[in-house]
Amino acid sequence: MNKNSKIYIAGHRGMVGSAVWRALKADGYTNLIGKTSSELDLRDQIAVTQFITSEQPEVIIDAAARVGGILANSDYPYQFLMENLQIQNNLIDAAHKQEVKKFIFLGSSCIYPKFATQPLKEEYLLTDTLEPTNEWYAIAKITGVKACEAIRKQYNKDFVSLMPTNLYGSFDNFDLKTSHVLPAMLRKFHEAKAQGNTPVTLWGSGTPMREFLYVDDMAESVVFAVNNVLPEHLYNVGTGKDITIKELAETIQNVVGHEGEIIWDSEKPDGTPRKLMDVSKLKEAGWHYKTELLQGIEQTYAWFLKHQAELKQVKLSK
Ligand SMILES: NC(=O)C1=CN([C@@H]2O[C@H](COP(=O)(O)OP(=O)(O)OC[C@H]3O[C@@H](n4cnc5c(N)ncnc54)[C@H](OP(=O)(O)O)[C@@H]3O)[C@@H](O)[C@H]2O)C=CC1
Ligand SMILES: C[C@H]1O[C@H](OP(=O)(O)OP(=O)(O)OC[C@H]2O[C@@H](n3cnc4c(=O)[nH]c(N)nc43)[C@H](O)[C@@H]2O)[C@@H](O)[C@@H](O)C1=O
Repeated sequence: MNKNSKIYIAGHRGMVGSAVWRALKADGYTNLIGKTSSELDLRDQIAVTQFITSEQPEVIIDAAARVGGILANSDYPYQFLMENLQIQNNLIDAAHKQEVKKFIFLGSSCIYPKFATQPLKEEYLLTDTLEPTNEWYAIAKITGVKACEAIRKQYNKDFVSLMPTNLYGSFDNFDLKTSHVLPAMLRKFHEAKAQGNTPVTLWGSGTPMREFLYVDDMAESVVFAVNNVLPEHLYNVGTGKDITIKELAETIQNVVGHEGEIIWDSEKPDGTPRKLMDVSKLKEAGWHYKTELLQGIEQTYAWFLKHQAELKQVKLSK
């Protein structure tokens, strides 16, 4: 792609979108555009069509979505299904009709069956049933993958889907009801330490396993997909390594310096037992992660400490 190509990043203020913006700038791209959800509601088909028709971007990166952790996904099934379908359908169809050269769709590792063989290969898609806590979101994301695959197959266009594992990093959501586990733990241990090492309550049994990718590495994979025409429609993005939620808790407790008790709330769901990605396909194509988990957690905690005052206003209660 030419470094002057106009690239629209949908969701450019979110954790992933903002990291993609920084990474594209660092790679020399000069013509980036973005709109906040209050400027352009991507659920509005007419507004999206008008925007894409008037801006004529060469590339669209879809990092806009209704996103949340295990509890938000199970409490708001309709919003996680419908808003994601609306956002991605509007963007994909407008991109197709306006002859956008490249479209990058971001899904999630939860598209794969709950009890699929590990590590998860791209071809396991639609081979069994989904994890119930996030099947609504997963079905929307599977539809996005299939829409891009159909456009690719029927019209031979460069529409590609990247499936990130669980992500974390700067500009994450630290709201305790809607966040993912890693930012929730950082905040819980931090606040408990400040209150004199009070106990920290975490969710589920601590036995599920998760894989975590630092968001700036994720953004690098998007830049890689902008710079290269990938031969297939679907690629997993992750580290290929996972840990138990209990191990994650102990690691974060050490980074934060909390010394109190950890209580596991068995009333809260565990979700899928394991979702380790097979990341060999994107590695063979030429992309590999850089940031190890401990380093990424330390960097994210440093970011959290620096931005606490702003977070209080915007992201501690979404
Ligand atoms: N976080 C994670 O662990 C993972 C994320 N992903 C995927 O990565 C992508 C980005 O996620 P992430 O950055 O974490 O999410 P965030 O919640 O941080 O950002 C989502 C962005 O989407 C925008 N958005 C949401 N609804 C609308 C709407 N109706 N109209 C316009 N914009 C909207 C928001 O815009 P605004 O800020 O202007 O309101 C926001 O910037 C998503 O596709 C997600 O599914 C995949 C796997 C894991
Ligand atoms: C990215 C991915 O994210 C979601 O799936 P998830 O991985 O299950 O989500 P999670 O990060 O919220 O939890 C991971 C594990 O951690 C445990 N856990 C402990 N203590 C806390 C806690 O305090 N908060 C949270 N949120 N979880 C906790 C929790 O019980 C679970 O066992 C889906 O949105 C899905 O759609 C998706 O794509």
